Amino acid sequence: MSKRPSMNKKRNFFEAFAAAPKSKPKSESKSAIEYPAEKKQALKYAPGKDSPPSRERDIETPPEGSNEGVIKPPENRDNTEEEEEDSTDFKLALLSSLHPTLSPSTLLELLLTSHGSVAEASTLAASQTSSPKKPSTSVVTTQSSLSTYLSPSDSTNTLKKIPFPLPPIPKFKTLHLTTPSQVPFHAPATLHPSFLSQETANKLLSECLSEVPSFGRYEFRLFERNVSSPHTAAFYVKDEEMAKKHRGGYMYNGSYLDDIRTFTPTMVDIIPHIERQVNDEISARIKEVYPNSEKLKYMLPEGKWHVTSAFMNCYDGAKQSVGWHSDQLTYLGPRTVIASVSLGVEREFRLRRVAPVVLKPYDEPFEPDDDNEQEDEKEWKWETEGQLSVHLPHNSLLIMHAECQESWKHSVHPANNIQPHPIAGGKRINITFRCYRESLLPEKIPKCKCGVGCVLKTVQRVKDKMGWYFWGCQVGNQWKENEDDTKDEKKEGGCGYLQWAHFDEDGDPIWE
Ligand SMILES: O=C(O)CCC(=O)C(=O)O
Ligand SMILES: [Fe+2]
Repeated sequence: MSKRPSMNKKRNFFEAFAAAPKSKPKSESKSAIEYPAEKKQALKYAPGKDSPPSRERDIETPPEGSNEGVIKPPENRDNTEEEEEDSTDFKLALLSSLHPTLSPSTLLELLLTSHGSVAEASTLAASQTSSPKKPSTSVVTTQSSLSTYLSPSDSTNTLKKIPFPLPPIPKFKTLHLTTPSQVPFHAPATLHPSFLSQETANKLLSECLSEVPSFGRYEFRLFERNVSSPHTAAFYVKDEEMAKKHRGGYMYNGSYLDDIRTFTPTMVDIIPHIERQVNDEISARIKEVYPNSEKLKYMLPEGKWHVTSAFMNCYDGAKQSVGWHSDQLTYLGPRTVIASVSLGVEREFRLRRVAPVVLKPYDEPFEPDDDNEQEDEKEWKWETEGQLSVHLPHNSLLIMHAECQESWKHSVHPANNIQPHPIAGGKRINITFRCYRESLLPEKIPKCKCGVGCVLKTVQRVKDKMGWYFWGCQVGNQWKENEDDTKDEKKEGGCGYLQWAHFDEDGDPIWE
């Protein structure tokens, strides 16, 4: 077992960590996926105004230049970029002449999977066509389960094996994943369209829409400052008893939520279905994706994921959005899985990786008496990556898997225009179903010197402590706007409390 870090140098470490300068993208590297670059997007993104912090999130600005060189699916390409378009078309034509039995969409997916390398795509195509036993590579458009992405009986099928870790996304690019089957090959997520019957989905949507008028714009009193998010939301739990526990107990970004509601009837009805689907996906992922077919350290034991609570979000119109964030782990614990149901207007969900997936944190113990402490605390420069875009249609379930919150951030992108939905008009409803841990009830969580419950976070910037979990002060979690209003920054201050967080194999806390 690895040696536990001692706390007697925590301030030093925390100061070094907090002071670590933000790494900025320097120059655009050549993309491995040679898709046509779209003209710079006109969307004005002003996170200082439009994406303030909200209740369970750390929100930040999109990376500089992140809208440049957007990778679009062929039908959305900007035809002013003909040359590059030709290069993709040329590659597809070449592949098509080499593999005439494969459809253009299959070849496109092969090219994507191979990061634009014709040679690699061709090898994959050959491996698909040479053996009569091998399944078709055609894109599965109505994917419902991870196991159907994979072909366990055919271990030579390299195309269908979801890579772990996932391949890098070229810097400054937005890779549009146009079919659900592409999602797990690039994102720590799976997408399940037509997840409920049409009738149930519409009923749920109508029920949610009737809740929306009483929703609050998410606003938090965070010590001396109020912040709000450009969409509305409410928090739901199973029953009134649980709602009572939540009021004045659970804290999000420095404030208590008082609007705690109980699940609507259709939410209650669909919970068993969600739990089954999520647990099945987790099992398939353990078997087919994670190293040695073992659950990742700290994940709940197989079959144990269950719904305790949910946030319901409403995005009314194209401009309502939520900025880059990862969901706060405080009550969910490490390696949490979140089930996100989308209803009404289709909107764009974006993901971007901000840190590596650390399989074994604490393996290199922090030596408190080590004179070379400074050496230990080298800042880690994550090679800035591009982002992924996934369109979330009405009646779809997106599962954010266990490695998502610690290593990735997500956002709901503002749109230029939207396709109105027959029931919801311009609104999109999203419900994120969550599994809070009994072992992380508010009364069990350490309090910082400010007297309020801590937040659970991971180290993402310090090389030798990458992936370590810590309890920190809520004030360090607060954000302030910059003078020019273009960028949010973490506010320094608070009591600077830091305590390393330790968990057993199943992610329940071990208190010192
Ligand atoms: O609306 C969505 O799809 C995402 C919502 C979200 O990220 C959240 O509730 O934390
Ligand atoms: Fe989120």
